[in-house]
Amino acid sequence: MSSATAPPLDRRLRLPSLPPVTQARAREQLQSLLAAYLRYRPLVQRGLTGGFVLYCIGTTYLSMTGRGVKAGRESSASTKKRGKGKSKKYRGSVNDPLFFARLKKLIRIVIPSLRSREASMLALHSAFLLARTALSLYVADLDGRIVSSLVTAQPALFLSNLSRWLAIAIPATYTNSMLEYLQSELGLAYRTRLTRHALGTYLDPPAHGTGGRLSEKDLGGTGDDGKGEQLFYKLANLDDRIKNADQYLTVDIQQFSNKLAEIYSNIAKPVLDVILYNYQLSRNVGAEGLVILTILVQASAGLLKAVTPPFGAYAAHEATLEGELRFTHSRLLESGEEVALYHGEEFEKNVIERGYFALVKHVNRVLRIRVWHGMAEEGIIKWLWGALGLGICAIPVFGGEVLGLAGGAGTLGTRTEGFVTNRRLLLSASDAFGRVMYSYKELAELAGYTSRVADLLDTMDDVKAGRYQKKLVSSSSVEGNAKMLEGRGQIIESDEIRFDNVPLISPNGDVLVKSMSFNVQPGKHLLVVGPNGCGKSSLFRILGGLWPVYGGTVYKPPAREFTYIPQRPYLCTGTLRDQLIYPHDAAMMRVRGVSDDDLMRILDVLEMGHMVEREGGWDAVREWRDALSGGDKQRIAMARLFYHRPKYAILDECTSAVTLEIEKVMYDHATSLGITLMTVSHRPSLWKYHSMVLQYDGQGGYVFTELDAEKRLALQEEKQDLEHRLLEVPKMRARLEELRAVKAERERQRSA
Ligand SMILES: Nc1ncnc2c1ncn2[C@@H]1O[C@H](COP(=O)(O)OP(=O)(O)OP(=O)(O)O)[C@@H](O)[C@H]1O
Repeated sequence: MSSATAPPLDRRLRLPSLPPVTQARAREQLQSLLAAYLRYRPLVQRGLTGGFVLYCIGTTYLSMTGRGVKAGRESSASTKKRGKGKSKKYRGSVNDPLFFARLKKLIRIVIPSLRSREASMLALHSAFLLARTALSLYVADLDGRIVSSLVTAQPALFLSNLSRWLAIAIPATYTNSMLEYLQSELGLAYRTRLTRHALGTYLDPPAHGTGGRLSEKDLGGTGDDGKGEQLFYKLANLDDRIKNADQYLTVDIQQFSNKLAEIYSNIAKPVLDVILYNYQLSRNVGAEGLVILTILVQASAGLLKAVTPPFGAYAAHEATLEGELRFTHSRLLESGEEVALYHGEEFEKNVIERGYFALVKHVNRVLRIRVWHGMAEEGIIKWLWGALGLGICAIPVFGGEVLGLAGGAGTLGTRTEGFVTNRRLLLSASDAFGRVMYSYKELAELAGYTSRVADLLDTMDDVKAGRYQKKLVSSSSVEGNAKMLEGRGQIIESDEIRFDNVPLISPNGDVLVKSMSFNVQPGKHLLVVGPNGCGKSSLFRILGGLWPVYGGTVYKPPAREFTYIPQRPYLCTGTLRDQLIYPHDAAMMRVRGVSDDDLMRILDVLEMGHMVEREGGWDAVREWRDALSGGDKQRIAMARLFYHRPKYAILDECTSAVTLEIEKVMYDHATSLGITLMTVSHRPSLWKYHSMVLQYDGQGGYVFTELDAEKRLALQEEKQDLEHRLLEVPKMRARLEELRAVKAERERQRSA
C-alpha cells in the first residue's frame, strides 16, 4: 500500500455507530492522542528498546547467578523452613540453594585465574560467539536484499549480493568449526583440571614422598602418618556418602565438564542473540510489538519452567544407578575364579539384572516424562512463538503507515526486503530464545552433575579432616560407647611401636577392645593370635593410619618404616620387576642402587629364581593377579619385603599358601635383615619365631606377654591330646553300657 492511495487517517479509524457529534468529538480526541503519541514516539521507542535490553541483561544475570531462583523462593514465605530437609528436596536441581555456590566453587577449580589457559580459551570462544552473531545479522540483512533484488528484477544487484553471500561463507564456516572445536577443547580442559584436583586428594601421596613402604592395597599403598592420606580407602570404608567413587571420578566429572562447556555457548550465545536480534527487530518493526511479544513469550516461558520436572535430580540419580551397575560387573570380574568354581552364574546374573532393571525403570520413567514435557516445550517454543513472530512481521505491513514504519510505506521491493529480513531475524531470535529455554533443561542436568562432583569433593575434604559420616550399628555397645567415638587419641612418632590405652573400634562403631596397651621393641617379633573377627587385622589398620585413633596414644615410626603383607598380596599393573619393588618404579630402584641381579638373589632365597625365565624376563607384563598361583603371590610379597627392608613388617596370615620350609626361610632371612616382625597367624608352626604374644580372647579382652614357644607348644599338644581323649569318652561310656547289658543278659539266662 503506497501513501498516495492510502485513505485519510480519520477514515481508517473505524468507530462504532454513535451520534455524529459524539463520533466527531471522539475522532478528534483519538486523533489528538495519536498525534501526541506519534510526536513522542521516538522517545518512547528508545525508552522501550533500552528497557528491553536492560531487562534481557537483568534476567540473564539473575538466572545465571541464581538470585532470581532464590528471590522467588524467599517470597514463597518458606525461608524459615529452608533447613536440611528443604535443601534435600531440591538436591541436584537448579532450585537447590547450594547449586550456584557449588557451581562457583567448581568453576574456580576449572578456571583458576584470568591468566589460565582455560580463561584464554573461554575469551577466544566468546569472541567467536560474538563474531557469529554479527555474521548472522549481516546474513539476515543480505538475505532480504537478495530477495528484494529478485522480486524487483535487478540482475546486477542480485549477482553482487550473491557474491557477497558466497564470500561471507568463508568466515561463517570457519567461525562455526572453531566454536565446535573450542567447546570440545574447553570440556577436555575442564575435565583435566577437575580430574587432577580430585585425584590429588583421592590419591594424595604421603608427606614424605613416594618412598613409603606400607605397600599393600589393603592398607592404602604408601602409608600414613596421620596426615589425611590413603583417602581412597577412608572414603570407601569410613564414610557412607560416596558409593563407587570410580563413577564420580570418571563419568560424572566428564559429564559435568562437557555440560559446563556446552552450557556456556548454549546460554551466552542465545542470550546475546536474543538481545541483538530483538534490538534490530525493534528498529524494524517498532518497540511496542516487541514489548508485547516479550511479555507473552516470558509468560509462556515462565509457565514452561514451572512445569519442567527436576531433570537435574533425574540425571544425578541415573548416574548413581549406572555406577552401581558397573560396580556389580567389576565385582564379578574381580572374583571371577571364585564365582566360576562355585558355579554362581545364576546368583550373579540376578544381582546384575536387579541393578540393570533399577536403571531401566528409572530411565523409562524419565523418558515418559520427557514425552509430555517435550510436547509442551515444542508447542510453546515452536508453534506459539512462531505465530507470535508472524504477527510481529505483519506490523509493518498492516500498521506501518500508522506507526510511520518503512515497511508499510515502501514499494513491493522494500516491503519484501523488510519482511524477509524481519522474518529471518525473528526466526533467529525465536531460535535463540528457544535455545535459552532448552538450555534450562541442560542447566538442570548440569545441576545434577554439579551436585555429584561437589559431593565427591566436599566428602573428600570432610574425610581428609577426619569428619566421617557412617551409619553406626545400633547395638547397645555402640550406644553405650558413643562418647568414646567422639574422642580423639594421639599419634606420636617414635622408634618403637607402642599402644597406650588405645580402643579398637571398627568403622561401624563396634568396640572390639575397649582399651589396649602393648609395645613392640625392635628385634622382638610379636605374634598376634585370637578367634576370627576379634580385631587382629584392625590393630594394623590403626597402626597404618587407616582407622582413626579414638583414644589413648599410639607411638609408631613413620609409615615408610612399615611393610604390610596380607594373605592375598596386591599385584600391580606392570612388569615382573614392578611386582617386587612396588610401590617403587624402576627409576627409584636404580636410585637406591639395586639391580636386577640383586632382585634375582632375593628370588633365589625364596627358591623362585626360575620364575624370571618362566615368565619371559623382568620386563614381562601380565595380569599377575591371574598368572601367579597363591603360593607364588605370597612369595612375591616376601621378596618385596626383602627389597624394601623396612624396620617393621606386618605379616597378616601371609604364609598360609607356602610350605613350612619357605616359611622358615622367610622368617630367618627377615631376621637377618634386621626386620622386626608382627605376625597374625593361626599356625602353631610360626610360634617359635616370636618372642612376644598378644592374645585376644574374643570377648573384648586380651593378654600381652612373653612367648615361650616350646612351653606353649607342649601345653598346646597336651591340650589337644586331652581334647582328643575327651572325644573318646562318650564312645567308651556307650561301650561300657553295652558290656554291662550283655553281662546282665548272660546272668539272667544262667539263673533261668
Ligand atoms: N572396613 C570395615 N568396615 C566395617 N567393619 C569392619 C571393616 N573391617 C573389619 N571390620 C570389622 O571389624 C571386626 C574385626 O575385623 P578384623 O579383620 O580385625 O578381624 P580379625 O581378627 O583379623 O579376623 P580374621 O582372623 O578372621 O582375619 C570384624 O567384626 C569386622 O567385621
